[in-house]
Amino acid sequence: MSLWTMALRLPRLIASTVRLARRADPGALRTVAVAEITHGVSQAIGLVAVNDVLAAVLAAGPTGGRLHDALPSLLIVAVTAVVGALATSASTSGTGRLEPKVERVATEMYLERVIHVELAAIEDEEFHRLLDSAQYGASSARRMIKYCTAVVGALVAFAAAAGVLTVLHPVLLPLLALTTLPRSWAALRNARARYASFQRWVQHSRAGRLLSNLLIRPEPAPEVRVHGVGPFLLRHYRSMSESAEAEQTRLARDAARTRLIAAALTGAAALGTYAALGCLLLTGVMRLSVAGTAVLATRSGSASLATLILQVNNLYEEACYVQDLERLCREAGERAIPSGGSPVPEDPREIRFENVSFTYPGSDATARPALDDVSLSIPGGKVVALVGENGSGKSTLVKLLAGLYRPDRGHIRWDGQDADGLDRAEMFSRFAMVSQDFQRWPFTCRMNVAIGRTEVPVGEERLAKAARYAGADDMIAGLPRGWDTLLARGYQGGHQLSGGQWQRLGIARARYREGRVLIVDEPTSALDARAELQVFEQIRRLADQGQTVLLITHRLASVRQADVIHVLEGGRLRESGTFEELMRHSPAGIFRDLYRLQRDQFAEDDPAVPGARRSPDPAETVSL
Ligand SMILES: Nc1ncnc2c1ncn2[C@@H]1O[C@H](COP(=O)(O)OP(=O)(O)OP(=O)(O)O)[C@@H](O)[C@H]1O
Repeated sequence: MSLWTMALRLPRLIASTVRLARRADPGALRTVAVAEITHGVSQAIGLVAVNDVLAAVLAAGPTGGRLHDALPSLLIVAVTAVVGALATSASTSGTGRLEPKVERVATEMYLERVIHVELAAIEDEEFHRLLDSAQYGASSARRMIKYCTAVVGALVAFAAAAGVLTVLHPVLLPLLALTTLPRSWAALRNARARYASFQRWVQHSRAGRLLSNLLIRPEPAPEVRVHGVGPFLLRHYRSMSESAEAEQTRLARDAARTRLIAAALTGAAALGTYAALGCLLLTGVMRLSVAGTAVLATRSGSASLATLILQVNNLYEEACYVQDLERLCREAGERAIPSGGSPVPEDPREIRFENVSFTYPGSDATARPALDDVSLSIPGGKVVALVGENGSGKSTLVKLLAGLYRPDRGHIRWDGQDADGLDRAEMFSRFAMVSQDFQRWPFTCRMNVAIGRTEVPVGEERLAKAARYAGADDMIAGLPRGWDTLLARGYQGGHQLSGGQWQRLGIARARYREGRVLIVDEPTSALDARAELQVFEQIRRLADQGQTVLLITHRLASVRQADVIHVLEGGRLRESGTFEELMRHSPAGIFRDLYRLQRDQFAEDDPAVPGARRSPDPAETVSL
């Protein structure tokens, strides 16, 4: 960006900072504005008074009389200095109040929008890069307040010096501008280089932080120690840091070269200015007292202009990140989950997938779709099981069902109504979900369950019911502070649960939510045999009470009770039916093969087990 373009953009930059500041604390903003203007005006009056002092002191006559004449102006110089100091102090205090508030407002501004974007946006690499840059933008907004204040102050001070100089002699102002041009060019060039480098290295920095975090976080700590991963990660961290350092060194070298050129040019321009002043003096165009004031005004003006350029440059650099923040807010708005739509059936009789295909955004063009032309029915109030090998598309299907993604082709219909036209927020509220990688919130036990439905006040009765349902009641009673135990290791009073205990809490949370459709993705992978049995019984009971349950599991014996089983393979629906139907009649026999594989692992007729005896599966004997 050229100096000119930057000057043109300056008002817009200041305006956007002022808008943020007004939202954060209008009172503090007023204090800063008044203080900065007062400071500038007092400086201008001070300069004019200095001129009068010099004129009086350098006039003809006895020294006592000249000093006496200079006294009123000297008094004005003193008063303006005191007023200037008071104004600076008021401005510092106001800025200190404003800065943290502006950062908070800016942070909230993007967080508010980000929580409403589609899941696909959160997983999009480009959007993430913008998110990284925008996070930096919130602290930039905070710094912009300081720079903006400095810019306004320097502007007023420069205007004062420029006004005085113009009055003294019109040639002095362009000369003043000439001396500051090289420094402005250097500052701009360096800022541009720094921003471009930040953009190129933003993901690299994030990856570096990720590595260092892996070394200190409790979750990977056991593997880091037992597998000796620490030195390996550290080596990579060092090599990443070294390449980042090389970039910093390159930037510093480049900046030093630019500054050196600028310093040489500034020196030449200053020489020219003083030569011009000398000429004016020698030719008698300017009196000595005026030349003295001109030197002072030139110094003050050049200092203000240098500050102005430096701060505008800082402002511009920070504004680049704030612009990213604004861009993120715009994009988040465009990629937001649409609000409104038709009402979602309270208790759907059927949710149907009709020829649904879906490929994850950003996937390889040649990659097969995660779901390919899937048509199936999820009858209300029934237990529907989804089975299939790893990567067959089960989790993808439930994410589409819950409205987290939209199909690329085909339709999902709720009692005949296309899900695309339904109110998404309402749709989410119909679901309760325990996903494979459900969140282990670093909050208290109570919050970990109650977070399932934050829009209602926490109900003790409801909590107890959910805990009983998930078989988590005894476990919670045994915690050091019961429901109030903090489940965040590494914090005072923090407690760590086992994998199975966490899973029970996850199930309790889904139960607490009381959604009409319960999605349970591998709900028992970490549970002991007794707890697993209990959970499946509870799931069955829920359906008996009219709730729809969608169950994903690899434990095929546990889907015997399901009303319908859908079998997926490679993103396609391969067979559907009850357990008996799939075991007896299905020509594809995928479920049957998977089931046998699992059953054989238990080897009921294992000769090593005394008294072991193979008991034929009644469903299987028919098909065999
Ligand atoms: N967020 C994602 N982005 C891109 N591809 C994904 C994403 N999630 C899953 N996939 C891909 O989609 C396909 C189906 O994955 P999905 O998680 O639905 O399988 P699954 O049947 O649930 O597997 P598992 O039994 O291992 O949980 C896989 O090829 C997987 O690599």
